[in-house]
Amino acid sequence: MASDDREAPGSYFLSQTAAQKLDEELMGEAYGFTLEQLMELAGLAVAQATYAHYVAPGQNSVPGEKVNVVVCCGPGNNGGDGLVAARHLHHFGVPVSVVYPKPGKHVHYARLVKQLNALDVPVLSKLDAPSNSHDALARSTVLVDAVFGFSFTPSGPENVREPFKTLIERMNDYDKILCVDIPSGWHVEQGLQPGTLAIQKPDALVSLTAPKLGVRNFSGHHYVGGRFVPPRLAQHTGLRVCHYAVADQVTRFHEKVDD
Ligand SMILES: NC(=O)C1=CN([C@@H]2O[C@H](COP(=O)(O)OP(=O)(O)OC[C@H]3O[C@@H](n4cnc5c(N)ncnc54)[C@H](O)[C@@H]3O)[C@@H](O)[C@H]2O)[C@H](O)CC1
Ligand SMILES: [K+]
Repeated sequence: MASDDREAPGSYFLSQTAAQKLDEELMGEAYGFTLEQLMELAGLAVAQATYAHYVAPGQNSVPGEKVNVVVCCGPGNNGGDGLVAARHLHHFGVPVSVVYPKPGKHVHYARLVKQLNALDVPVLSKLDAPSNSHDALARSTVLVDAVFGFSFTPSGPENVREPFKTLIERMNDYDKILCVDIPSGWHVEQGLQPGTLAIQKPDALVSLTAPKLGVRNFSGHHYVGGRFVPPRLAQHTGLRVCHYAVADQVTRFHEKVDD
């Protein structure tokens, strides 16, 4: 095909409105997904990335060190993804607990908590601070940040309302943080705003469906998951979808610059 005939390449990145609209389209008349289905796939991708990044030998794990994962969950669907991820991590054999200070109202969240209770996965209301950064517990603890996703809206000078303000302050005492969809407290389109309360040094990120504009300059380990966008929908919305290996739920994010 002559290059003049090619369709203009789409974007790898989504604005806040585009992310919400894509979600609505997936769950609308034409594509037929349910929220629970998308959340299950999103949470499975998060669990797979957490395992691959921190637990699997040869990655970022320390040989012989037993990792324990704490999933910090917010009140919306980002928190729901975290609850699902915790269940899968338990089934992968990883010691896991959940911090869920203000459970969301939707009945599906209550079901996800019930599923964790049935597996004896602890669901707690607050995160303890590591006693100091050299403490063995802090070193072996991986945090999954599932507090806020693409519907986060900055709240005045404080940026984040309680009880999540205290939770995010605590989370910043830890080094190994994998964020779900976008680091919590970051502006969805403009990224980390100086002087605001937010996850300051995310180690890894799993963008769901596609990265949001706010993580365009993210320099940590960047994965993409949420393998559910039909090519027709991607084409229609001008979204460039990342390539996945045969049976993987996550892939490394690389922005291709060759076209
Ligand atoms: N297609 C996909 O990629 C899917 C992604 N999923 C995940 O869903 C979230 C978006 O979920 P949503 O429920 O719309 O919102 P959030 O989780 O981001 O949070 C909303 C929640 O937070 C409260 N809130 C907002 N701003 C503040 C603030 N400044 N201080 C305190 N509280 C705040 C607000 O009131 C709401 O209660 C997406 O990112 C993905 O992770 C789906 O799981 C599946 C499909
Ligand atoms: K998050």
